[in-house]
Amino acid sequence: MKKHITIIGAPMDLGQSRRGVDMGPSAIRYAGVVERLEMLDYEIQDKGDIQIGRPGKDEETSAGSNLKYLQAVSNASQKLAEAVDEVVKKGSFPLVFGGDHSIAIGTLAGISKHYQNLGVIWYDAHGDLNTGETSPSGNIHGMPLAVSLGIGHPDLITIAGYTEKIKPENIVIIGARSLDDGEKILIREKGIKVYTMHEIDRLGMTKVMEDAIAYLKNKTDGVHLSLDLDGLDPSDAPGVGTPVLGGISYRESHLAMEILEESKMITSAEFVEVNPILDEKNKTAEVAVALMGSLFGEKLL
Ligand SMILES: NC(=[NH2+])NCCC[C@H](N)C(=O)O
Ligand SMILES: [Mn+2]
Ligand SMILES: [Mn+2]
Repeated sequence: MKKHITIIGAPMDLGQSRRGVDMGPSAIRYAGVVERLEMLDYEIQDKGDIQIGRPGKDEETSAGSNLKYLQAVSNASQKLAEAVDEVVKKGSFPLVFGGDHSIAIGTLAGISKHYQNLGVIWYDAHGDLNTGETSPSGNIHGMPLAVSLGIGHPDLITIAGYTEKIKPENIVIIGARSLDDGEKILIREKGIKVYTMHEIDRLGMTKVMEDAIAYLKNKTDGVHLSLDLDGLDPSDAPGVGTPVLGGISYRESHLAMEILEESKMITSAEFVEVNPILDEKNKTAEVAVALMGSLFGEKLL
């Protein structure tokens, strides 16, 4: 029987300050994702985009909070959680396209209720572990991992009706090279496993991925891959809103995806932060699609 993938687009750009990342799902589709994955003997259903809307500037702030577009992000997260929940229920693999990384709040809320111990691989230059108190920007895309731990604004941590989506010991961050002070404190306090660029340089991607897989293997019953394209170096993935120099290369990222494919551990995935306005001829969307190819078993020979 052919394995089944369901695509959901989340055209969200309210979790950060640079418009255009809401066009990410279109750019990824334009880069040929459906055709590419169909070649790999997958049956693909593209459910289209969830409706997010375009709130006015006056909705950017809300009383008693420095979080930008809190209500709009919270509403969209709820919608995405419901859409993803449906996909998991019918036994298909949820593949979500962002949109900025705030969409992970909804993705994880929809997926995690189906698992006792969902593991998460957070492939990112950033920790996305901020709260309203620690955030330098008020941008919610810097918060989804904290929110998924149950730490953050009540309107975000209660999406889908439960608070603790993931446990700190089931998280692995890969590619970190920009962490705010509050995020560092949280990482230490919760004992979150982080492979920074230092470890990737020092150990090599093969060892990092093997260690990450071994770390998650026996304690999780599913693993979600949340891949922020800014985890890659800006020279390979220029179309992102918060680029950080010194990132993971295109080749290392392919290797990482291939090792994950071999592990047969990944049960859901999202590719986020593709911003076509900042991109060079859709390069970053094409990189995202190429990485999905490897994640789902594409081989040269
Ligand atoms: N998903 C992302 N690209 N996050 C970037 C976050 C940047 C910074 N740490 C902040 O909180 O604003
Ligand atoms: Mn991120
Ligand atoms: Mn990032």
